[in-house]
Amino acid sequence: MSRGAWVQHRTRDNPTMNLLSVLIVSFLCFTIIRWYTETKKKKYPPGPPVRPIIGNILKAPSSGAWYILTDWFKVYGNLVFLHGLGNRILVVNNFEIISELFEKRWNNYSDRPKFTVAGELMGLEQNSFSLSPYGPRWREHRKLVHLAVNTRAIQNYHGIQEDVAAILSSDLLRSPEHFLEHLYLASGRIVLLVTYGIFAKDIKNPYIVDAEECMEILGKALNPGAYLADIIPILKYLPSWVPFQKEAQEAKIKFHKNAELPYLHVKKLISEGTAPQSFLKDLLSLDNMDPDFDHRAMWVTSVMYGAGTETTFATSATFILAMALNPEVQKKAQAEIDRVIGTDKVPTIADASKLPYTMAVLKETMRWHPPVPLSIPRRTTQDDTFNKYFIPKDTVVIPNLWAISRSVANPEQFNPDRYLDKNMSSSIPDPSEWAFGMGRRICPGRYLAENSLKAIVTGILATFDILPPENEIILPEFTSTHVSYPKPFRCQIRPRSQEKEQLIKARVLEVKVT
Ligand code: HEM
Repeated sequence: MSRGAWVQHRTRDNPTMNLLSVLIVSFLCFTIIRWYTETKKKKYPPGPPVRPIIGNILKAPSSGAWYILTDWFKVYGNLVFLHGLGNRILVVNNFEIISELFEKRWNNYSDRPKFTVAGELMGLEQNSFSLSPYGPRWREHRKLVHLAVNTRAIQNYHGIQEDVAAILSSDLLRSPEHFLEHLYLASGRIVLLVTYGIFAKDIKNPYIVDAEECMEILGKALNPGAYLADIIPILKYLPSWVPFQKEAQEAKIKFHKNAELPYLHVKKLISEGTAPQSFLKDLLSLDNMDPDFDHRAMWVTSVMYGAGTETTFATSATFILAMALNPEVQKKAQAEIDRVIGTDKVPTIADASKLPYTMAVLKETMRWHPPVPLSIPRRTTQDDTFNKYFIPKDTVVIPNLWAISRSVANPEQFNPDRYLDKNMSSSIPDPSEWAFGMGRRICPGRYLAENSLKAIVTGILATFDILPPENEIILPEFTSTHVSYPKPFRCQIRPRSQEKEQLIKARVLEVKVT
């Protein structure tokens, strides 16, 4: 057979290839026409140099993006625009502009982007309301979450949070070298108890292991340039044996299992009449006639668990790192706790309001290394103009929280006094106003998270000294994942005195959660 006849024969026999070629050619034509008409007419915000058709979109970094985006901020300013191949990304590097867009212009900036891989192929757009479009389904899910974590409801969890913090202290006493595991377990325990009423005995608890795997997958998938299919959506039609398709299918199954297993467990306990108090139990006892309600309750609970564990862990691990590196700050906070609360007690969550310096340490922890440096992106639903720049419909908007965190004097310095010194504090936006996002999609779990962190931080400072390892310098390094936390490091965590050791042992005996 001649070469030409062979090619003809192969193409005739392969309808997938035929369809794919037509799709690719149509996509390219569409992109060229759109690129030409758009770039000639409009004044976009500045950004890295563009090339025909691909623009500058392929420069979108795939991990640790906040460092690169913040370098661009120094070159291009508060708004940085990437576009090409039918995509547009706007990076916003300034607190006031993010508030203007997300809060005042919320009706155009509350949607989420279409993540082809995480949203469509992994099924999260349908099920996980944190990625779902702004609309009735999102509203239904968000209403349910609000029931569990509004400012009044979270007061019911103080006992759980203080007890878990007490167990954490006892774990740190027993094996301080495993402090990162203990912190992860404590963060998971709080959310697992609140959402499902389940007490995780150790880090190998299957729900904790499953959720950790899911967060790892999601962490990768949410980075702006992680999958080419997010930039060229037509690639989603590639056959199922292509590596990213296989990854997405496996992830979809994992996410479903992660939502279903604890849900089925709680349902079983409810039917046996032995289910402890939990958010899911409350939801399932609501008299709801909607046939979809159980499915919604299952996913809402799972999303809360996923969103709450890693972020709380990231903040508490950053806190330990900051304390090991800043002994004077640590001593000052310990002195405040001893003076205000006394040396024979562990502070409660209610005590936190009496501890301004210690709370400034917590704020500075969230600023020094924000746990979610690029938040979760949004998408414009209409064309907009800001400062004479054109922001088209369907632009992915990334609020660069990392850039906000660096917008203070000496950003690498860990200095809680920024929030207390009157000359400095007015110029620094409090991290509780931006580290949890802004506007309609602001983190619904922020009050719960803040209380967990208050219990963990004050509990540790009251009873332990955190020191760098002997004869070793700690070089602070962080993961490049969507939720970013310190890479494993060593430090010494020792009870401040024998009395403190006794205090930890006595407090853990009073724990009610099991
Ligand atoms: C230190 C801890 C936490 C941090 C730093 C954090 C940060 C964030 C950020 C930056 C967003 C994106 C908001 C936006 O689009 O503007 C978010 C969304 C979200 N967070 Fe948190 N979060 C934390 C803890 C929690 C907890 C404990 C829960 C639940 C119990 C939770 C549940 C959620 C959910 C469900 C969303 C999606 C909201 C939506 O799309 O409507 N988070 N969080």
